[in-house]
Amino acid sequence: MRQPLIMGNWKLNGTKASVEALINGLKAPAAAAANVEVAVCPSVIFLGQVEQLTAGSAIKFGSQDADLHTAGAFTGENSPVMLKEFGCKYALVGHSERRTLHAETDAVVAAKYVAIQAAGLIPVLCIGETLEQFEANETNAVVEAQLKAVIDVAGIESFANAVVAYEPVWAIGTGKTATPEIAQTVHAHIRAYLAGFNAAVAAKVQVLYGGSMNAANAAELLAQTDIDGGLIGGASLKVEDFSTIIAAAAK
Ligand SMILES: O=C(CO)COP(=O)(O)O
Repeated sequence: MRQPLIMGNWKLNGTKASVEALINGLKAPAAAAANVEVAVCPSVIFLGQVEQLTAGSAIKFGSQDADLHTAGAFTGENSPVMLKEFGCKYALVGHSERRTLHAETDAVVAAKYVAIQAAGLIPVLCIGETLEQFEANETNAVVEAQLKAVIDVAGIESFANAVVAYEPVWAIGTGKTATPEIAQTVHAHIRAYLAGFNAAVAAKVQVLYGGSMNAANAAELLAQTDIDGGLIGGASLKVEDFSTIIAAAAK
């Protein structure tokens, strides 16, 4: 049985005041959903604050990215070792906004994934196709290639200590959610592809859905057999919406 994981990706949003209000507002809903793991991914600048605010609560947290180096002359980067020191449990890697806006290749994503695990963090490997690829029926090939790039470098066994997030690029921030049927089909394909390498690892790995998940559509998406949780952008910034999604995962 895979534990539901509801993770907020705050992206480039927040103030000290909004972070405090959000974390404090999520404490009770996270505690009430005992079978669900709740996590948030703030900008790194808020990590110290989030570490303090979440102390003693059920809320876990992670970063939105990590550098593939642990230390050195890499101006502007954040080392996975530093993220671990600040209490991160997770680090997103390969988010489509990183792949597109920061030209992160599959090779860079794989190297970051390895560095994240080496630092003792759990990578949340984000994969997904663009609208063009979706319309050309290339979804399966795209997610397979994105997974294979990591499997080749890190090995299939590494997925025993990783999370996969399927985020169709055309659904991110667009209000266009994949239907539960489309999402379930892709999630099942991801699991079957991983099972081709190692069935036991594939059965255990949590595969999250991301892309315009919200308070209204979460229950139906989360009810699908191979959808083990959500990676939520916009709707994770409001206590009420995110709490509704957490409660939906608890059912
Ligand atoms: O990119 C996402 C989460 O990582 C999804 O963002 P939205 O929920 O805002 O579509």
